[in-house]
Amino acid sequence: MATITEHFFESKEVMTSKLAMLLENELSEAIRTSNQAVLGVSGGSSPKAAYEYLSTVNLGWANITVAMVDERWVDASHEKSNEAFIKATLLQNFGAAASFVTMKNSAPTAILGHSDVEYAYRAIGKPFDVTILGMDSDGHTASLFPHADGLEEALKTDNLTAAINAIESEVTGSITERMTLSLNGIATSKHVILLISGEDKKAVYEQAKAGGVVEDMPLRAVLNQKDLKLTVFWSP
Ligand SMILES: O=C(O)[C@H](O)[C@@H](O)[C@H](O)[C@H](O)COP(=O)(O)O
Repeated sequence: MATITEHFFESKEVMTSKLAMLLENELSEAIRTSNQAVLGVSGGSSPKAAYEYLSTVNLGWANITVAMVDERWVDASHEKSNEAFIKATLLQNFGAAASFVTMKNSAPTAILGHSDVEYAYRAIGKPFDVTILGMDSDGHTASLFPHADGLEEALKTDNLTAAINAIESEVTGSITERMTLSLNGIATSKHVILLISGEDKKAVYEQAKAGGVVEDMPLRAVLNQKDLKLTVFWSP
């Protein structure tokens, strides 16, 4: 089991300010101690305001590497691109000086593009200091989707990343082909923050935590991960 610390906030605003403060402190500390900080970022509505705020803080962004946690296999100009979202929120203002590691390249499929993505993630050369994960009502986190093609590999590989083809659902929408941090990629992070929004997803989180089949709710693989420092932030 991961070492889990849970914070249930009374509002989205409070969660945002606590998240921004945590990121500010941990990235600054990583720069102080090793001259470089690495931040893994997810899309979703939960971290948006914290990203926007953080971009306005002069953290020494030239020493920060921002890397995607997961991505749809679409170009960065696509409206569903997580990269586009990160560029429009976090990589603005002072944040524009950060180095950015994409999960998308010109290969026609995620499987064909995977080796270049893996190469780029290994080239970061340092474990992620902080990794931000989201989760949804199907129990997915990063792009570890229930019973997806590639899930088994993503859960057992020593690689940092994996190609996924999810089963289409209301949560995935029509774009099911994705790249993601593998379970190993998540587990090598020094600190993982799981963001959960709303009562429904809180119930899903509690269900995942109670145990059961990992492939049904891949979030369980993260919760079960030994030696992982996991902080859960929930807001209504
Ligand atoms: O790539 C994606 O599909 C999204 O980034 C997704 O995984 C998101 O993190 C969750 O759906 C939680 O979203 P909320 O933060 O909006 O609850």
